[in-house]
Amino acid sequence: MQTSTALETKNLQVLYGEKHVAHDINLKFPQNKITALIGASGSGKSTVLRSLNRMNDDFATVKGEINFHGVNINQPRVNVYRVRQRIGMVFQQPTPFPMSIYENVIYGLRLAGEKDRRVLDQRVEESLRQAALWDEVKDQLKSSALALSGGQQQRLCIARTLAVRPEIILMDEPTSALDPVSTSQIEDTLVQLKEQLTIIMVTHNMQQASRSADWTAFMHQGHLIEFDKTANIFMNPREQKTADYLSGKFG
Ligand SMILES: Nc1ncnc2c1ncn2[C@@H]1O[C@H](COP(=O)(O)OP(=O)(O)OP(=O)(O)O)[C@@H](O)[C@H]1O
Repeated sequence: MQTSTALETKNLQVLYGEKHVAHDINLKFPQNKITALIGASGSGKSTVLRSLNRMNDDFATVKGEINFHGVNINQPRVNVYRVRQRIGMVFQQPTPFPMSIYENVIYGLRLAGEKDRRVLDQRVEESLRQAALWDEVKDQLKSSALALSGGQQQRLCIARTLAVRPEIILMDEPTSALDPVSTSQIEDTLVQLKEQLTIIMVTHNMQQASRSADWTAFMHQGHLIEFDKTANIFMNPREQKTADYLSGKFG
């Protein structure tokens, strides 16, 4: 069965000043799937990820196309705020705001001008349920988000991203700061979430990529070396560099 594409890069290139850190990246991220970006430190994974919702605009020159619903969103006239509503981002460190759990979740909705209390209440519950946090916090929604554990804070950040109902979530090593139990909870959450949206995730954790990702892209020194179904990348890579990386020869 043909999978549809949620987002496509064509000849994506990223430069920090003169330094060329991503070269001709051509990727089609399948819809309702989890795609992992893997590769050694400095290979350009986060750079490519951040470019996908224009988070690199202030730091880098991004060339090439990023096609989303038939529109190249890598153009100056595109509304970056709208792009980031539809393509959300979750960072490596949990970044709750110093406010209540409730206010954290609806932060983006408030920015968008939503005032209807019923809509806000409903969206808080929906997003916290999707992020598998509702049962743990439903009786303390007015408490400070900073009092939550690291794993809960990261699920809260996922809920905050979900609250504006994005179609794609970008995740930059979302569990690297967490313990194994929290990591496993978040991986379970991601597998549930892909029923509704598309997930693109940078990870250094090869077990995580092989457990959670449907597709995997391997990057090396700013180049995309191989992109395939995760099982093929791990069990039967086409490229020697991929095999060398996965067997620990470098990285
Ligand atoms: N804001 C920036 N300004 C200048 N150079 C940068 C910036 N961000 C990243 N770089 C450089 O770009 C290259 C790619 O970095 P990037 O963070 O994308 O790699 P990565 O594969 O995600 O690495 P890691 O796994 O360590 O996070 C590195 O050489 C890095 O030093």
